[in-house]
This record gives sequence, structure tokens and C-alpha cells, in this order.
Amino acid sequence: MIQIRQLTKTYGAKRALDGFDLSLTTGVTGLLGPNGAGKTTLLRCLATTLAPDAGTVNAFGLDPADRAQRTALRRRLGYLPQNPGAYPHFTAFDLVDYVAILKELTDREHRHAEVRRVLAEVNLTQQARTKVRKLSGGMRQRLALAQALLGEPDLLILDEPTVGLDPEQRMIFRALISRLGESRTVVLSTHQTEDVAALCERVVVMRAGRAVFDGTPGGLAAVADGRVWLSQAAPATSTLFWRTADGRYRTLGERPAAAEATAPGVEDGYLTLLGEAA
Ligand SMILES: Nc1ncnc2c1ncn2[C@@H]1O[C@H](COP(=O)(O)OP(=O)(O)OP(=O)(O)O)[C@@H](O)[C@H]1O
Repeated sequence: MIQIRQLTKTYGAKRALDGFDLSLTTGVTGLLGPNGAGKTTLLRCLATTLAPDAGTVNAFGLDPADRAQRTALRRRLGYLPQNPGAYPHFTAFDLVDYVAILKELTDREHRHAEVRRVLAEVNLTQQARTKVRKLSGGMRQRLALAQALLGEPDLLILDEPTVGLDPEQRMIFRALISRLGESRTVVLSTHQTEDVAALCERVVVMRAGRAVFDGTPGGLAAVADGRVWLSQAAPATSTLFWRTADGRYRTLGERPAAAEATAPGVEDGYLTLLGEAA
């Protein structure tokens, strides 16, 4: 169980987190929000790489503000940062092995077995001896996930894990994250509403350092109930529409003339919530 209470973080005049509250249990929770909403700041506080100005994090009964408890918590979490720095001249194996050493896996035989296990989890066994600089972007992202899986953490913190992946890689990632969420707490940030719809049982929408929605993807889609329309002619009153494959126009916002309602998706709900719909 993870409890975040009244978390506040300010950079200069910018308040990145503004009294943020969140409780997390087992399963996959997605964080959505526009650029600068505070997602990365929140995840860094949770990953203990950034200290908040005020408020508390309590994860598995451990308080990261206390040095000894912070170390204990770090042993129980895996973190995929937004821009994982990869050492280009390391092999995939050596890179994960290096992180495993930092994670205090001191017994060489046990550590190497663990490195092989996490590389297999992300389907990179064949690339273990390949230099990082020769891996594709998707493979590097999987490698970054592999290091986060070392030691079977109870809490996985993934900052935009599917960014830059092609559709096949994204599906592989989704399957993996979904499986991990069966037995542990996974929190991920993303700009991909499709990932949230497909993967997350819970979605939190952030804006200006606060949560403005906390519920299911279906609940977020329902925010746009009665706001999504299909019409034969291009709507005259809206700018937020496009022509669909069947030649009709799909609009989010006010009802265009002679339009019929259609079911909203997570993206429609998200845009409506943030007031970006026409
Ligand atoms: N180290 C820093 N110094 C100054 N300002 C920062 C720093 N890190 C973040 N900020 C600011 O804090 C706010 C929240 O940033 P954060 O990276 O947490 O948002 P985000 O929701 O993750 O955004 P994105 O979707 O673009 O990754 C932004 O206005 C950002 O410019």
C-alpha cells in the first residue's frame, strides 16, 4: 500500500506539485496530463530521487524522508526514468549487471542469473552481448525496463514507458506491464490514451500539480458522454473534427446540425475534462 499525502514541490516560482494526494494498491495506474502537469515530479518523489518540499510518501510502511527507510524502500522499487541514460559502449548484459551491482546484488552468480532473468522477461536474451548503441530505440526502452525489474520490485514506477515504440513493441510492452500489474503496484505516466484504455484499471489525470480525475478509463471516457458526434457534412460550428474512414465527420463538443451521438473514448473524456474540446 502506498499513500501520498499533500505532496508539494516548487521549482523557483513554478509549483509542480500542489498538495497532491494519491493512494495506490496492486494493479496498473496510469497518469495522464498535459506537458508540465507534474507527472515526472510526482514519479521522482515516489522513486525517492527527489525530495518534496512538503507532504509525505509512505510506501509499504516506509518513509523516504528517513535515510534508513529510504534505502529499504529503494530495495523494493524499480524505476524507469523518462530519459534513461544508456551507456552506449556497454553490452545489454553489462549495463543491467552494472545496475544490479548498484542495487546491491553482490553475489556474482545470483546476480548474473537475475540479469539473465530480466533480459528474458523483456525478450532481449538474444541481444545480451550486443552493444547498447547498436540496439533499436524499442530495444533500448525494453532494456531500461529490464533494469527496473531487477530484484522483483513490489513497486514499479514507469515514466512514459511506451514513448517511441512501434505498434508491435508497444503491444509487447503492454502485455508485459499488464502481467506485472497482476501481483505488484505499477504506476506509469503516458501521453498515450490508447495505452491507458488498454492497460490501466485506474487512471489519474493531473493538471497544474493536482489530480483533476481519479477513476476507471471507462469513467474518464464517460466525461465526454453526449459530446461526440458523427455527421454527413463537415460541422460549421466546430474546429475539432476529422473525416473518418466511412466518410463521416467526427466532432467533439457541441452537436453539429443533423449529427448523431456516438460513444466517446478515453481521449474524448480527457480532452473534455481539460476543456480543450471545441
Ligand atoms: N528541475 C527543474 N527545474 C525547474 N523547473 C522544473 C524542473 N523540473 C520540472 N520543472 C517544471 O515543473 C513543472 C512540472 O514538470 P514535470 O516534468 O513534472 O511535468 P510532466 O507532467 O512530467 O510533463 P511532461 O509531460 O512534459 O513530461 C513544469 O512546469 C516544469 O517546467
